[in-house]
Amino acid sequence: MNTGRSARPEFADDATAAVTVRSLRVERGGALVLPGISLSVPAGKITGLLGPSGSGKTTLMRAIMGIQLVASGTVTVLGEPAGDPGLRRRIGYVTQAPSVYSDLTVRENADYFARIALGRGGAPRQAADDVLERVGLADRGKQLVGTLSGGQRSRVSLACALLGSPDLLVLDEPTVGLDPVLRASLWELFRQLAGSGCSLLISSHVMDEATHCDQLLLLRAGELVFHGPPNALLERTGAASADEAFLQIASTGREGDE
Ligand SMILES: Nc1ncnc2c1ncn2[C@@H]1O[C@H](COP(=O)(O)OP(=O)(O)OP(=O)(O)O)[C@@H](O)[C@H]1O
Repeated sequence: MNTGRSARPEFADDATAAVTVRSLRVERGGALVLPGISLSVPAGKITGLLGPSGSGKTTLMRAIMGIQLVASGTVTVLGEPAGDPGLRRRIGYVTQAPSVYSDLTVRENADYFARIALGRGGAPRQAADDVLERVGLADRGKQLVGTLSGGQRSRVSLACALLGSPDLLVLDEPTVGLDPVLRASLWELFRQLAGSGCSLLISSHVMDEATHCDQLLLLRAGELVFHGPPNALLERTGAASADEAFLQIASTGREGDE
């Protein structure tokens, strides 16, 4: 059983991991948010980051992106220290608040970010077409982002993060506000991306989404209380559903009696 509480839990081999976090300690607003967490995100797989509100998911993602002040510990991303300038074009990050321009159209946003992501070397217009198609917004190109629904706006952010075919995608609750059909099509997209070698770290509140992931990381109050594949979560808790397993772990911090 890996509760994340042992001094050195067994994780994917560091050499093959997309992200390795060791003894990461983060304080925010004078409170200890991550008290010394260690984990890894395997390459070419979908890793779900789950946990109650306030458990530290976004803080962990920010540390991986190199934009979070950390008290101690190490974060290694694609073989480089988090925040290394060389990582900028290799990682796509979608925050909870969509980070696109509301006074530009969908297409103008995609074109703008394509020029940044591809520089002079690529075909930005083609790339913009491709990513809008992939997120199901090809027919919304002319609409101002400010007039889109919340779910559509977050898909524009996702489209922009896909530009340049990043090796790692860090997505903070990308399916919030989407109907079940759209959610299913996004998970299909995530699976295709993983199939082409991209590593994905995806946070969610919605436990039934856990079953789409290859690997789960469950946080509770900044501690890793479970890591492993979804079926191991059910087996180890004896729960009938991912929801029930999560409630059990979230409330006790244990994976069930063994
Ligand atoms: N800017 C900040 N200043 C002080 N404390 C913060 C700040 N941002 C977050 N926190 C605190 O850090 C803790 C972890 O927050 P974080 O956003 O990482 O959680 P989360 O798991 O992503 O939550 P949610 O699912 O609600 O987005 C919370 O207790 C939160 O109140």
